[in-house]
Amino acid sequence: MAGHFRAIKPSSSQAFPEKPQFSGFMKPCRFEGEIANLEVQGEIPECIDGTFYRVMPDPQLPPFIENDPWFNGDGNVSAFRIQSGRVHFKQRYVQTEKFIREREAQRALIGKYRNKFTDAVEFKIRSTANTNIFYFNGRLLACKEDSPPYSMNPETLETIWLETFDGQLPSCTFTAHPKLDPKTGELVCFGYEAKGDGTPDVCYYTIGADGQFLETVWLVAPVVAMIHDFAVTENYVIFPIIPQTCDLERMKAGGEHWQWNPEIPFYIGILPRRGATGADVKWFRAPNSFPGHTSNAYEDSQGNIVFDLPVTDRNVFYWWPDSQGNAPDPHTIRADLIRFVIDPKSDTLDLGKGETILKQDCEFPRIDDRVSMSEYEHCFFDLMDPSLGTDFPAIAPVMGGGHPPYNSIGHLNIKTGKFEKYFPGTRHLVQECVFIPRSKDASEGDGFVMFLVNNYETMSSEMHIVDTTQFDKAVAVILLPIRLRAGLHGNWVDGQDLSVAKSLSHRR
Ligand SMILES: C=Cc1ccc(O)c(OC)c1
Ligand SMILES: [Fe+2]
Repeated sequence: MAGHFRAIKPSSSQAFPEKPQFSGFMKPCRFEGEIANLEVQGEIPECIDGTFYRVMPDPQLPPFIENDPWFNGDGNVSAFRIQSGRVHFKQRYVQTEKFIREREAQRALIGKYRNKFTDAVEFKIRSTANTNIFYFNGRLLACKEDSPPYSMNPETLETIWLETFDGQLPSCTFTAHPKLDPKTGELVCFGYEAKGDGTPDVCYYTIGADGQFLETVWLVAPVVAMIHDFAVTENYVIFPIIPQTCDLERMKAGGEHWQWNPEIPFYIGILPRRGATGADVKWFRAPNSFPGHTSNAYEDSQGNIVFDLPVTDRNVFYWWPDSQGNAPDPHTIRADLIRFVIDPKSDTLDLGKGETILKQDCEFPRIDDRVSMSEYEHCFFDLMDPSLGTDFPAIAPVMGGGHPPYNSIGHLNIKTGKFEKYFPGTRHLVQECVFIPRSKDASEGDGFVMFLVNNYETMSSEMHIVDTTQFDKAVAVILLPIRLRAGLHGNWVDGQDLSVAKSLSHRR
């Protein structure tokens, strides 16, 4: 039934729009291929053996809609294979239905971000697969929260198919932030708008290490709004709802999927992790604010849930304004690292604002994944600290825009409060980091952080590796001969796990 599609004539312009999100360092990269033996300054420690995967929205063709946001580009996956002090690079687009059909048509066919009513053709799956690339059970999952993931071959980056987990996937959506339980090997997942656009249904599901689905619980959210990331403890799952609400009628009229809603609280849903029904969810409330990405969550000795994340007092997604058309000036958007302590048995649902554990503008918190869902000490994140000396006048004309700028990596010891920063240089900004343990049995946080750096002097990308026990300088700077625009998320996969995957795929 194609009748409800608005007749928008796809433009055949071959130029990207003159907008910040398509200009300067944000000009689409669109490179696919391999570069062996990237240039390395310094030394990559021999103990680092594995692959860093990350994904960036990278439109293959100019959009036909006005002011298309960064979040709507095609997922282009980068892999950095590191072994014996050497690094080899590979990059491939995820072969989504959208990508394949637009490549064939040689023009954009998809319309506005998450609004199918603005498309030029009818898609079965609208995923751009551009938000996270997550390794599970021998495959990479290229995730977009509006669809199931696409799976990819970790070695070749070939797209396998739209992943339904042998038909077990109960939901039409799959979060971009699944959580791996380091103790059980389970993948803990959910989807929101899980029965389609505009539905308040949330589906919580877990996948055993062998790929068999274990738990499936359907629940209903108090508002139809974005649940971008979530958190998991030993016994609970936590759903933080961003006050960006969806309205199907607005979408049908060609409007935005999301609208910032300053009238509703920041809801935090708590559901028992095992054996729950949808009626067991409790919706706690904090004042209207914008929850960022999860640092970690765990249960303390009193049975309270401790949940840490950056929180902003205003609309981080300023390109989706409120019903009055109001949005904050992006320069005024900053987050503090906040801790909520929640008694899951309490019937007092008001949580207050939480406790500020770090008053620094931070986002993209990452931890030593071996302590995910447990009490932890080390948190690494992107930081914007203007006092570090970034040369903003030099960067501004070539930076492009549409993404938040961070100029350093922070390392907070949550227990002692010790806080340190790595600053890559005055004409550089950083992307999200990953943590790599020094060895399988190294203590928590002992190892390296690795992250892409945008160098606005050379207009190319670098990967910096910093030893967490000597945070002031990089042990290695890996130079790319190309520019990778701002990405979202990535993950480190240990070389041993990859070789297991390889032997599995040979048996298939
Ligand atoms: C950072 C959050 C975020 C949320 C929703 C998205 O579709 C997305 O696409 C890249 C990113
Ligand atoms: Fe995210």
